[in-house]
Amino acid sequence: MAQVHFEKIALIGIGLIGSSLARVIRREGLAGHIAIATRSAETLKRAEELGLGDSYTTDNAEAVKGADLVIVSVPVGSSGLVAQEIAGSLKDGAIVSDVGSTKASVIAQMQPEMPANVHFIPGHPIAGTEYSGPDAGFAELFTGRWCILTPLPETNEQAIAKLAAFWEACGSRVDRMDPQHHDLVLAIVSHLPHLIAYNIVGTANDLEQVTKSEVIKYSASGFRDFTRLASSDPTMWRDVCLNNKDAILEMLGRFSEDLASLQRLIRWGDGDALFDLFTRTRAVRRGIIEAGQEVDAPDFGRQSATLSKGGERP
Ligand SMILES: NC(=O)C1=CN([C@@H]2O[C@H](COP(=O)(O)OP(=O)(O)OC[C@H]3O[C@@H](n4cnc5c(N)ncnc54)[C@H](O)[C@@H]3O)[C@@H](O)[C@H]2O)C=CC1
Ligand SMILES: O=C(O)C(=O)Cc1ccc(O)cc1
Repeated sequence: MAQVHFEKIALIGIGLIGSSLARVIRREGLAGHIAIATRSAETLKRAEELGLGDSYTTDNAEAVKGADLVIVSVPVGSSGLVAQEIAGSLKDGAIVSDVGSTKASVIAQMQPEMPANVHFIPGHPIAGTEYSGPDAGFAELFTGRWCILTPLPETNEQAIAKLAAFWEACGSRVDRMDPQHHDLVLAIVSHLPHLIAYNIVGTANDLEQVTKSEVIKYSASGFRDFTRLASSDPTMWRDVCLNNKDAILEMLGRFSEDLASLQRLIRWGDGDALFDLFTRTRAVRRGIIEAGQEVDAPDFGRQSATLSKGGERP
């Protein structure tokens, strides 16, 4: 792999993603200097206590001065504000990127602010957890995970290759995508699952008033899996919903239609159709495992053994 090194990297936002980047940049020796900027003085103090960088400031413009690579890791609704703040202080030829979960809206907010002498290349590591803040990050977060770059057509190829090499040095596999396509794909594989989780946990929480503590007491692992996703950061997910509105509404529409047909199958006792649907969906997970993508279950071996039995109709 090509040697990747930046004299100075500025990290704007030092939560789960920013602090994971700081840790892996340090571990892999990818920067001569790591400058950290974040909005709140309290978070900045914590980043300093954790020794995540070489310089610390609450002034985003100050942090990017002289930086060869700037990575913005803030909730997507704040991207435009950050771009406005840093625009006048960027170094000639700097690469400016981000990690936001939505891409078209981030481009619409940031691109108009970027001076002509910098390379703006949006990105999105498909790696995360339900935790947030500087304590939540870890250097291995990006290992084996995809990072999707959504460069604009006119962007300098060398700069794109350098950013791709950076993410590879962080342990990621790198793909390129059109921003609109990214937003549609992520709406179904990431945004919708989170919204379904927020919704089911909300419904159970409403029921809780009726059933007292039974929802918690008898919660099986299926429900617990939903509570993990539904405990994700409210600011981040509010911003994702507001910034990928069209694709999310499209996927929610399809989801509601399919849920209505599922309701009908149950109402009419159509066991064959239910069995066929559940067989088809089980094959999706098998496909993920066979493609060598990580699944989160700690009992990975048992899961794949169960799946490999195939679908017998009793
Ligand atoms: N949490 C996850 O699993 C993943 C999140 N992302 C994306 O990464 C970005 C950051 O998410 P997390 O690190 O999880 O959030 P986080 O809540 O852990 O950290 C956000 C950081 O941004 C700072 N911040 C907020 N507004 C700011 C501003 N105007 N100027 C400077 N700093 C500001 C906060 O102080 C905090 O340090 C979001 O855009 C999110 O969509 C991408 C992949 C996974
Ligand atoms: O915690 C999980 O299961 C996630 O799905 C993490 C995640 C959240 C948002 C992203 O844009 C990418 C990854």
